[in-house]
Amino acid sequence: MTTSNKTNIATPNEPSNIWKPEDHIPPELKESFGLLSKSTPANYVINFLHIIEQLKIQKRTGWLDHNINDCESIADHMYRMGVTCMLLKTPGINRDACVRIALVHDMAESLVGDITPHDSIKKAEKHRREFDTIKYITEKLVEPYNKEAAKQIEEDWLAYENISSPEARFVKDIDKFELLVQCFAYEKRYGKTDLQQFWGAVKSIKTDEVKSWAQDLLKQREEFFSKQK
Ligand SMILES: Nc1nc2c(ncn2[C@H]2C[C@H](O)[C@@H](COP(=O)(O)O)O2)c(=O)[nH]1
Ligand SMILES: [Mn+2]
Repeated sequence: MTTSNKTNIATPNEPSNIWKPEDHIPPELKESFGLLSKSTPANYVINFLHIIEQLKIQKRTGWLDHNINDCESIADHMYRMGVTCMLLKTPGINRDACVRIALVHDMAESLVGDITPHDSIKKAEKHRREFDTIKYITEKLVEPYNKEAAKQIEEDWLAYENISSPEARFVKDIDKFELLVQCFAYEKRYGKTDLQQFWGAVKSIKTDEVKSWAQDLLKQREEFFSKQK
């Protein structure tokens, strides 16, 4: 288990009511956060970008846990999901909403860290930390600058969390599909043979369009590995 992404995960015996977003602001930002109320409107934008930088810095835990140290960041994952949403051609789906949801769905990981399904943290506690963080970021940094944007980010994040719209369903599927495309890339690039557990994600893909992508990906993977024998 790596340390870099796990600093935000409470030790199993730490009472869950201790974790708060404000306690996980990177130390170098604490001073500028303290001056927010006395600052120019642009300073809210600047500090928001400092928080979002944490998504560019933090690598994805699932790969680090499998000793792939030269791996993608959380931001890399969300960016590729965003552009993948632009390709959707299922009639009636609002692609722009899908792109927005993709770009905010893991935003809370900037302070919470990237928790994998194999980490010991309970689902409810993960949700609490992430929702508290989304509220913290939107209320403290976005709302003072743009109230509408703050509302949109929280709405889009909750839509993904609750899979409460057809667009959120597609983004959930693309979250898994993007992971699998990356997984196959690492299997080929680094000769990884211990990533089989990630492929269980195929069964969580529900929409016909993304399912068809996943079927093709599985076929490519099968052909690749059969040639290896
Ligand atoms: N060890 C595993 N890690 C996994 C698996 N499926 C996803 N993950 C990782 C990928 C990310 O690092 C993290 C959460 O991803 P989100 O995009 O959902 O925030 O979990 C797996 O099967 N094994
Ligand atoms: Mn994700």
